[in-house]
Amino acid sequence: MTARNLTRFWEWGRKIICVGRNYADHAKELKNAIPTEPVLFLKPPSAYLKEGSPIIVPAYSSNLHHEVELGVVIGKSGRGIPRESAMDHVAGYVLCLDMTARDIQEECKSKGLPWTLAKAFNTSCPVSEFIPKDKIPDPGNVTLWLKVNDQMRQNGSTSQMIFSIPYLINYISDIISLEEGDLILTGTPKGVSGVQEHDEITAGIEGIVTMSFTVDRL
Ligand SMILES: O=C([O-])CC(=O)C(=O)O
Ligand SMILES: [Mg+2]
Repeated sequence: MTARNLTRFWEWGRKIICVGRNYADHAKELKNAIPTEPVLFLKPPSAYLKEGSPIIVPAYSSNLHHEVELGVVIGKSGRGIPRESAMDHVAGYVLCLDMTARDIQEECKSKGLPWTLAKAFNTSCPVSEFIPKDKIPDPGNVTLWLKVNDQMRQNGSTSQMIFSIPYLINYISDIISLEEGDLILTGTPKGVSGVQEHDEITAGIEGIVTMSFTVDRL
């Protein structure tokens, strides 16, 4: 078998594990309690989107939100990974958008139903190019920003995360084995808001990467 190219991990069909409410200021803006343990949900690999193709608003939603997040790419498989060696399992990073049909999520929350329709639809996980681990020596202290049509909407530091990357890798790998090519979305800082057809979303990790996507409807 030929070795797979980790810089194109999104083609491998591996899982996307998302952490919710990992920034207190975002938990507050959606009137959620500050979590005492990580909130987890999943996206399928069919959610991936690369620059050059548009984000598609699901036909059943009228309030699609952006959430800019740091993504952690797993380079070494493991289960029950100790916090102390967690960073040895990281191959690199991507900037991600956790696109969320907020109206549907609110409906699911009120009915006690899972968030799949709100979070896991096609194009719900736009990602930047792969960023090798050594390009971000301290992933717990980078600035994430996001603009819609040139207006700043989100601007926060990963230093505000409630649960650190090593904590999350340990917590998740006790429940779900991590495999090479898996991606962990680490949660969004405050400032989430709605986007419409024809909007342009630009986002970046300060000094490291930028990406942009347009929004479309079928
Ligand atoms: O607000 C939500 O839907 C939870 C979430 O994904 C986050 O905090 O990043
Ligand atoms: Mg999110």
